[in-house]
Amino acid sequence: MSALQLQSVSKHFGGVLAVDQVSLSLRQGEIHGLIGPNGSGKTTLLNLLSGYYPLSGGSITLDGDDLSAKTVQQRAYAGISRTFQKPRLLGSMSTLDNAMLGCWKDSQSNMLQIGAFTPKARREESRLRSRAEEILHGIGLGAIIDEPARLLDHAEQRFLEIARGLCMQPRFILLDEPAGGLTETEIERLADIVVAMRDAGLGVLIVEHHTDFVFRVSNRVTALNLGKQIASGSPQAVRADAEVIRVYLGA
Ligand SMILES: Nc1ncnc2c1ncn2[C@@H]1O[C@H](COP(=O)(O)OP(=O)(O)OP(=O)(O)O)[C@@H](O)[C@H]1O
Repeated sequence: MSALQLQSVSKHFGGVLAVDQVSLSLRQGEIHGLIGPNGSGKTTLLNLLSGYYPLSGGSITLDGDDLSAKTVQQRAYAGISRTFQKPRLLGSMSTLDNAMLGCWKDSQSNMLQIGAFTPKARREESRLRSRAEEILHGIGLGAIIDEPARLLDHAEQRFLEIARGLCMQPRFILLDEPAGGLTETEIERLADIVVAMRDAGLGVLIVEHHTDFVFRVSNRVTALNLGKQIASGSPQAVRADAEVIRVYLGA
């Protein structure tokens, strides 16, 4: 199984050291939870992994290949997909069309072929449409595939973000606060989705404040504070860690 490896990764923004020499690995077939107080560097780490920010120090490798200088697109081709804290959907487009945007890297047709609706472009569109429909049905959005995304409720928008990420057929998916704003019932549904992704062989990184959810679904948990890794290990061990309780869980 493949593993994404962060080795002594750091990031500073001017004088702010947002991530300070963090090392962790994300393996396929595993859920890794990333927790910590506000401003502890969780989203920055996710942005470093997905290529949105360049590293200030350290390295990111995938099965030994150095990804550190690779672009967002190159990392997507390497199998890394992500979602955002605030769903980034195109409101006037349907649920299905939004999901299909995630299939971009498997689209071979050029603009001319798509515009002229050539047989090749039609075949390809039908193949990617079927993939997106299957994923939307699997994630529980099958009944609303024709709805404009702006009419979806908050939870549906969050699940659509995940569906779009899955349409890329990634090996790793990075979820930025997927439980944000969800009800307990919706979090149960989210738990089923992330466990199903893990069981299908994906490596899932979850940045999240909803610690009950993280401890319940994760195989491993890493806790950050002020950019530094303060604990890493099984959910039970991290939940019982004195420093994690002091800076984050104890309040
Ligand atoms: N683009 C940026 N420019 C300058 N400083 C930034 C930038 N992004 C993050 N920071 C700073 O880096 C630190 C870590 O922020 P980050 O958003 O990664 O934390 P977080 O753990 O995800 O927080 P939250 O749980 O509130 O989302 C903070 O001090 C933040 O102000």
